Amino acid sequence: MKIAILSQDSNLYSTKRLKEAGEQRGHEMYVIDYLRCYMNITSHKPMVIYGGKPLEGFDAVIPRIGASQTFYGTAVVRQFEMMDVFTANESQGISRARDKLRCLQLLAREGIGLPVSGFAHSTKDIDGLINTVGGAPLVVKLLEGTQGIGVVLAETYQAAKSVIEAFRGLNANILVQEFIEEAKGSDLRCFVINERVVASMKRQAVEGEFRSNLHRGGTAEKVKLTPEERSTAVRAAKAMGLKVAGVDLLRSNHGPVVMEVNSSPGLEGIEKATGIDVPAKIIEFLEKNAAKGNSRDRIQG
Ligand SMILES: Nc1ncnc2c1ncn2[C@@H]1O[C@H](COP(=O)(O)OP(=O)(O)OP(=O)(O)O)[C@@H](O)[C@H]1O
Ligand SMILES: [Mg+2]
Ligand SMILES: [Mg+2]
Repeated sequence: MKIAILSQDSNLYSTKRLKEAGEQRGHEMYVIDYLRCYMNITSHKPMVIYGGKPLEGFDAVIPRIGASQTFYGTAVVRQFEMMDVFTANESQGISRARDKLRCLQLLAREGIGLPVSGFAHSTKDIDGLINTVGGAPLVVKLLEGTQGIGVVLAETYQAAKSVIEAFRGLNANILVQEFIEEAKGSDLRCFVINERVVASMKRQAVEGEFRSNLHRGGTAEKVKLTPEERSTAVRAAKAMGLKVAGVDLLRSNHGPVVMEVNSSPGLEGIEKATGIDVPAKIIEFLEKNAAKGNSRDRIQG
């Protein structure tokens, strides 16, 4: 097959590993910087143009869209959908997952376990917001945060109030969440491909920290999931419309709860923690599904 990896940087670990995995399985692999693509959307024949030439004859694309480039990145993926090229993740699923609030709303609609969450922009009713999640301790998140930055644990009512007031002053969208203390600073990353968990790891925060992000010094090891955790991860990916997803769960005393769903989950951490060749499994999924005509029942655009 002829496969395009839509990535801004061919030197990123995940991009390199996908390229390698595809080549090992005998495919023609191209890394395409989607920001440098432009599209012809007026003609009867939709096209993506790259380096002055139309991209033609591709059987599949693997989107690896950066968090700050969702708008243009999903437009390029959508254009491939219009051209009937199979995509590992569809543009709509990527957009849904990128918006944390939309993600939680869709998961809630499916009845998937979530931390009790409230969402606000500039409410004056801070007490009401704190009460929706059952009071302190609670977690306040900036909607635009990544890598654990912008995620704050407020242990007392007073602290919660001050943090919410400060964020309100920044004119930011905030998420207020029940603190899952019993997770003890750990979370589970479940790597889902085509409705199956293919690899899973437990990330543990350093002593005295509640955020398990590897960027915050957390460590990772492989973990065996319970059947309930597996099915929660699979249902969450499905609710977002993602075939390839990194679903993050917390072990709460009311069962597994989903924190977020990532549409371009990193491969390095999960490969190192589990020893599983996850990129090969993504390519294998494309081999089985990118056959011509398999795009017909998809929602396009
Ligand atoms: N409600 C919660 N209860 C307990 N721990 C939490 C809660 N929310 C987040 N955490 C911890 O904080 C970490 C960071 O939170 P989260 O994943 O929501 O933000 P982020 O990592 O900054 O965002 P992104 O993953 O999009 O980059 C989580 O991995 C988890 O360990
Ligand atoms: Mg996270
Ligand atoms: Mg994330």
